[in-house]
Amino acid sequence: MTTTTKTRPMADWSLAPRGAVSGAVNGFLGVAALAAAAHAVELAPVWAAAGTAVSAIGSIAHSAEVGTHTPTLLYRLCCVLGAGSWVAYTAATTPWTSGAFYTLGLGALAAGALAPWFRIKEPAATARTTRAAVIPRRVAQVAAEWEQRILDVTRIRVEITDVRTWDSKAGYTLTGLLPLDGTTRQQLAGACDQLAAAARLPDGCGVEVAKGPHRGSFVMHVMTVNRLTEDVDWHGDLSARDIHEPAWLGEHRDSSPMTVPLREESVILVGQKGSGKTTVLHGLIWEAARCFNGLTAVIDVNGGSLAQPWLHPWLEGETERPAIDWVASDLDEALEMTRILVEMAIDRKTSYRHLKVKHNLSLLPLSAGLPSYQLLVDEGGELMSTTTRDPIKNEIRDNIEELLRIGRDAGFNTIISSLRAVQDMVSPDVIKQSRVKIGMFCDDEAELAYLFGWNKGADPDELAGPGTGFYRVPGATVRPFKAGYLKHGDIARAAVTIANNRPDLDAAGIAVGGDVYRDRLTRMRKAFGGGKEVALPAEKLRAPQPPAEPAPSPARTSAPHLTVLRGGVASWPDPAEIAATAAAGSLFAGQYDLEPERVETLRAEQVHEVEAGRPLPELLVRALQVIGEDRRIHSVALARALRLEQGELAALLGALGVRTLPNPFERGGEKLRGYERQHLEEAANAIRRGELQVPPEVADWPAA
Ligand SMILES: Nc1ncnc2c1ncn2[C@@H]1O[C@H](COP(=O)(O)OP(=O)(O)OP(=O)(O)O)[C@@H](O)[C@H]1O
Repeated sequence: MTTTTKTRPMADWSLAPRGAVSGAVNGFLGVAALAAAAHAVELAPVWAAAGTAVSAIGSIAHSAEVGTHTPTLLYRLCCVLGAGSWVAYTAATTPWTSGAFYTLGLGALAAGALAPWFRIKEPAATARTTRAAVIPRRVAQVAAEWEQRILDVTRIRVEITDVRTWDSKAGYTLTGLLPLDGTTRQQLAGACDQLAAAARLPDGCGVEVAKGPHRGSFVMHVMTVNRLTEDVDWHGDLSARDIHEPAWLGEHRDSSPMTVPLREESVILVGQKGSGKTTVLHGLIWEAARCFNGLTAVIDVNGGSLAQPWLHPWLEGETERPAIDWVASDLDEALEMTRILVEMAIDRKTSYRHLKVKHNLSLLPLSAGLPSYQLLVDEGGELMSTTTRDPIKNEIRDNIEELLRIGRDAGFNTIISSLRAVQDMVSPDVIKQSRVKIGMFCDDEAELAYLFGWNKGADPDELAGPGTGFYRVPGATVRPFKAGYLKHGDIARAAVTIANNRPDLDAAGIAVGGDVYRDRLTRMRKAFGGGKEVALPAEKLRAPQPPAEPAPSPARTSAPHLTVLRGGVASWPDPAEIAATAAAGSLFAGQYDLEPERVETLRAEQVHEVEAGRPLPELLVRALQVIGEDRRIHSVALARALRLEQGELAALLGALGVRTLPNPFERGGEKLRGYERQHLEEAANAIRRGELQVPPEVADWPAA
């Protein structure tokens, strides 16, 4: 039980004034006492005048220190000079006349009556008292000005507790407390433009509101010099980095680094021609490709110019493989690439599930042996358009959108760039799913609003030409930045280093990719031309070594799971045959060009699998036979092939946890809902391992 103790307020016997009346009375009595004392000691009037002058100077000094506004200062000077003159006059004559006391009384009355008018800035003064311990005096003025400005513009009464000038001298950062009436930081953030105007900041300068130490606080960056007009050099660092660390792309206005996360996030990058979009894309390739646990692929169906400088050393025979793992410069290649990347991402969920369990992680642990895969789609507006009728483009878009939906855990992310941020070119779904948003220099506020939302602080007036833009990462506000100026000469050097050091795709991914993945370099060489033919040497398929001091990569020694076998359960060899072949180790060695120790691990897992294998129900075997090499099948087609009603099929497969995909897809010119082969294979694997019991109705099928 809690008890509440009432405490009586203590009586305050101090003579400090508590209001206008007590201030006037105190003043009257104090000045009268002073005059009486001066008269008693026969003080020369000149001393009284000197004391008045000193008091006036002290009053000016005090006002300057606490930032008193001019009218208040004048009021105080009048009071001091009035009282001082009266004391000097009575020292020369006598205070003991009724006229002298009437004069003093009238003066005190006038001062008391006017006092409330000159106490308008009292809240700011209170705040100053509070923060006096933490703010140096020289910045108290700035804090008081901003408290008043925020009050005038937003009617929000904040308290500024800290002011820090940036090292670059291009502005300062205020830290403050919101009032206790439920006001939120967003309310303040919505008024950035108005605050910048009220502060008379130069063109291109602005105010940004960010998170403070807790939800009742805020941080406000105030830029007074436009740093966005200055070039920011690209960092040029080619040391291997970890995909889990944020990627550096440039600087904020206060010269702090602008970084974006890539491990779990997809990126949407929008910029008109000449805005600096390509420079940012090169920066993203640099940062993703130099990871010891990262690979990149590029789709650029407008001539492949984005990837060209990265492929150049390989095309010229300077390196044995390209810095970018896979480049699609036409629609056919893009279709194959996206189809296979989706399959790889799905496969990782089962092939490496044991790693998450083993390391007790919710995300797949990426490493040099199991790298992330960043798919960059340049000027994807054409491919991602929701209005195109081209079936190939539609399928590519479907695949990219599926990768966006399912790829995060497996480390398959997308970076989609578009010339415009309009619904026809990039669907709202893509905007929503891509949680890192970058909008390069653009004078159309509506396009920035489509990307970031209205009133989120993306004002085109704040940008300063090519290379500048706004960005937002999850959980943060929109901020302007200047991209590091990455030049083609830098790329030539990076392409060699990255090509030599980057990892290769994991064995399970290579197996899923099959011939299409294996032969991609030959097709890329044909598409981009130049240089002499260089075959990918077998040793390049070995798991690469991590850098000298890599971040912990627990998955490095783990081998892929058996589900890397292509063609579906129904087309796998007989388990007994696999076991016999595996004894010689030739199956995997021949099929995947793996290192000997990896073959050993695979063989061990495979034998374990065979021993634990349980028979599959006929329903699954036949369903997998019907779906064959295709990735998906319409429910109506599968039901017809199995001589079932669609409802019966849904009930039987549902009992195994296999359900239709949420969205319809195209097959044979029709867009209908249906099943994913991978889901059927997952159910088959679970049954074989004894993790899934076959319900009687499925085991009994077909009844006849
Ligand atoms: N970060 C930067 N800093 C300074 N200038 C830049 C920066 N990025 C780009 N620029 C300038 O803008 C020009 C266009 O850049 P970039 O090629 O990246 O833009 P883009 O939007 O891709 O245009 P395009 O599609 O025409 O190539 C560059 O030639 C350069 O002069």
